[in-house]
Amino acid sequence: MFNDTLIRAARGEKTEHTPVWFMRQVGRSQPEYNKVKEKYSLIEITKQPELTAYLTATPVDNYNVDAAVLYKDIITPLAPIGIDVEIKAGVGPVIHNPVRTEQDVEKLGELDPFKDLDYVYKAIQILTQEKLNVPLIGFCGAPFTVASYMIEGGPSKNYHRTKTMMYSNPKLWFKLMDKLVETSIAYLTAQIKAGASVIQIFDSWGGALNEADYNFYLAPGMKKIINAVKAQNVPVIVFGIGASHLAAEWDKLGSDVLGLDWRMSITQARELGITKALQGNLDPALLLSDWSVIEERAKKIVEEGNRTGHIFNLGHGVFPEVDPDVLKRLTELVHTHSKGL
Ligand SMILES: Cc1c2[nH]c(c1CCC(=O)O)Cc1[nH]c(c(CCC(=O)O)c1C)Cc1[nH]c(c(CCC(=O)O)c1C)Cc1[nH]c(c(CCC(=O)O)c1C)C2
Repeated sequence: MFNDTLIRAARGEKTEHTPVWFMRQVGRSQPEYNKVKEKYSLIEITKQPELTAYLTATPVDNYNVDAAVLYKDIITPLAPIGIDVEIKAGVGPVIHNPVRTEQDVEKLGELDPFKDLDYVYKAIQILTQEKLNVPLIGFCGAPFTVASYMIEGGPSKNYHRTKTMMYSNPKLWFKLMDKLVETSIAYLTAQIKAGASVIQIFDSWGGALNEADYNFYLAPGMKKIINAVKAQNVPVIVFGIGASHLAAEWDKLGSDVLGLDWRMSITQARELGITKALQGNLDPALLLSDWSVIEERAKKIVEEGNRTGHIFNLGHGVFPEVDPDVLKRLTELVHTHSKGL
């Protein structure tokens, strides 16, 4: 039987148990993943639909989580539009032709998702037609987060080149935003057509901006992407790290769910007047503590969420050092404890 608990929670409903998934549930904490990584890089894996589907389904089988998240990266749609990108071990995405001038932006191509990324959609089809009995979460990076890699050329601490383009050449900035909004909509629409039934937009680094700047430079593009997904009757989660100061602004973007990191509690978000579904928000570092500490903190979050419009997750991705048995035990704890509420 199909377990749609996470979709109902995303729509704000009361559910029989609190649904759980973990950001980076496919990744270096898993022996199965590490074995595959000895042979192939992330980009090589994503080009093999059977292998991608196998890795994506593994945490559902091993931990009993309520959703799968497609194994790929936020940079996956960039190569087809002309970005020379690799994922460097221990670093992250590195871009060899950063986008910094008007010419660079104009050179960016158009994404034809089913043609350019057919392997992504094949993996989704294998998963949703054959393998999964839980929703598949499709995703993209938000325009600011993706633009930060494109402009900086890789991971950044202060995003100074990105902010320089934004503040000093808003015309060029909005041209780039239009391009990324259009690419994201095409990309997400194709993921939904292939079978994804929930979408998460990762604005991981959006918290680098203050509320007024986010509102002016980013919110219009985010609203367009969110509206395009919602028009396809699929719930949308917006998530960022260190973005508590933007919670009230992000609440107005129109997503179904707000993903919280560990800095703001569910109770604090409710006190701010946020009524939509919430996702989160155990500090991922806690998973390296004693089980008694994890148990106490997780139960508190489950109680705050009260099995109503709440999706349990970490405040950011699983660290590679985490014991997979802890994720299994935690999923079980959230399920049982929430049933008792
Ligand atoms: C497992 C993995 C991924 N990407 C990278 C890794 C680790 C390295 C590897 O195994 O090759 C490099 C990889 N890719 C990226 C980074 C971050 C680099 C940085 O600090 O800027 C790294 C190490 C960029 C990236 N990539 C992603 C984000 C948004 C979420 C977040 O904030 O973590 C971001 C910012 C999304 C992402 N990336 C991935 C997934 C699917 C797996 C899952 O969640 O279970 C997802 C959802 C897959």
